[in-house]
Amino acid sequence: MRFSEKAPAKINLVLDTLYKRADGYHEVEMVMTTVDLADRIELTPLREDEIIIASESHFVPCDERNLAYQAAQLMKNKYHIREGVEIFIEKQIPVAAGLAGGSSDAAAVLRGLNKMWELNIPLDELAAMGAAIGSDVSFCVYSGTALATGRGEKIQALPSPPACWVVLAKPAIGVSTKTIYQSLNIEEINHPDVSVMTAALHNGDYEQMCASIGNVLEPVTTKLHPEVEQIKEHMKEFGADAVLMSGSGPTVFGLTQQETRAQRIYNGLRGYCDEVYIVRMLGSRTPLD
Ligand SMILES: C[C@](O)(CO)[C@H](O)COP(=O)(O)OP(=O)(O)OC[C@H]1O[C@@H](n2ccc(N)nc2=O)[C@H](O)[C@@H]1O
Ligand SMILES: Nc1ncnc2c1ncn2[C@@H]1O[C@H](COP(=O)(O)OP(=O)(O)OP(=O)(O)O)[C@@H](O)[C@H]1O
Repeated sequence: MRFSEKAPAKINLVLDTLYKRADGYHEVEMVMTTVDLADRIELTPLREDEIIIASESHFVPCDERNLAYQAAQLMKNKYHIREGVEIFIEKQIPVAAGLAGGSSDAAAVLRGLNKMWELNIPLDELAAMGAAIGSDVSFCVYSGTALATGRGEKIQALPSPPACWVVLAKPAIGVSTKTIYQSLNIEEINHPDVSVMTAALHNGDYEQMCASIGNVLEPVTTKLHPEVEQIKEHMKEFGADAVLMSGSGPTVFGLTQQETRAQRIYNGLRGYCDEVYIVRMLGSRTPLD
């Protein structure tokens, strides 16, 4: 029997870094939310004790470098599973885009194998395991909307954001998260106020949410890739209420509550970017199979 699991992308409504830790990671405070642009993961049990990765995408590695492979390996080792699995990844989320595509695939594999191998591992334990694969994986295990602290792996659920449209635009470049964090100068940071964003979500206040978005990695990526700023400017011109780069970039998102305006932003951006999407926020935690 095959198991199918949805792996949605995330955007960072707020991304703040507090300091660089002794282990090289940055202590962060982030508000993250999932959107309905998703990869689909299909798991097929194998009698042989092996992990096979397959994908039609030319941008993802089909070996142990794939985060989905690492998730399966982790489950097998931790729970002494002697069976194998074939993991098919139907890629919809742009790669190296700041949308946590690889992390979400890994999280979907953890959730899917939990069902396929009937392990009954609680979600909190899967999320804790996911942190060993990457800082965004714990959030992706839960999906929904959350405050993420630590290096990103400590997750507290938040209310769904007020209903709105999200236009995503990804310039034709990939960005390495490591490079961006390494180029961040902590002394120069203009910190966003995470508590204003969490209050906006608790109050269901769209204007306050728009006013409190912020990402300290944005100036770093923009300096290396000026097209991020150009896309931001275009999104504003076409009428987005708030515009921000997601994660380490380079994808930019724009918010609006009007469908016609979302369409206008989308049409306008198509002239500058090949990869543009109109999506909705998924809101709170939802079953993803
Ligand atoms: C930029 C974000 O996507 C925002 O959600 C995340 O902070 C990054 O999450 P991720 O891609 O899962 O990142 P990881 O695979 O854990 O780390 C990649 C690299 O980014 C840097 N990194 C990551 C997370 C963090 N809190 N501090 C860091 O300095 C480290 O150099 C690390 O080697
Ligand atoms: N399943 C996967 N999907 C996409 N990329 C993967 C996957 N597994 C490994 N990778 C590798 O991970 C790198 C980052 O890809 P990914 O799409 O996850 O970046 P990202 O969206 O910027 O992540 P984040 O927002 O978590 O920093 C790519 O260089 C890619 O080769």
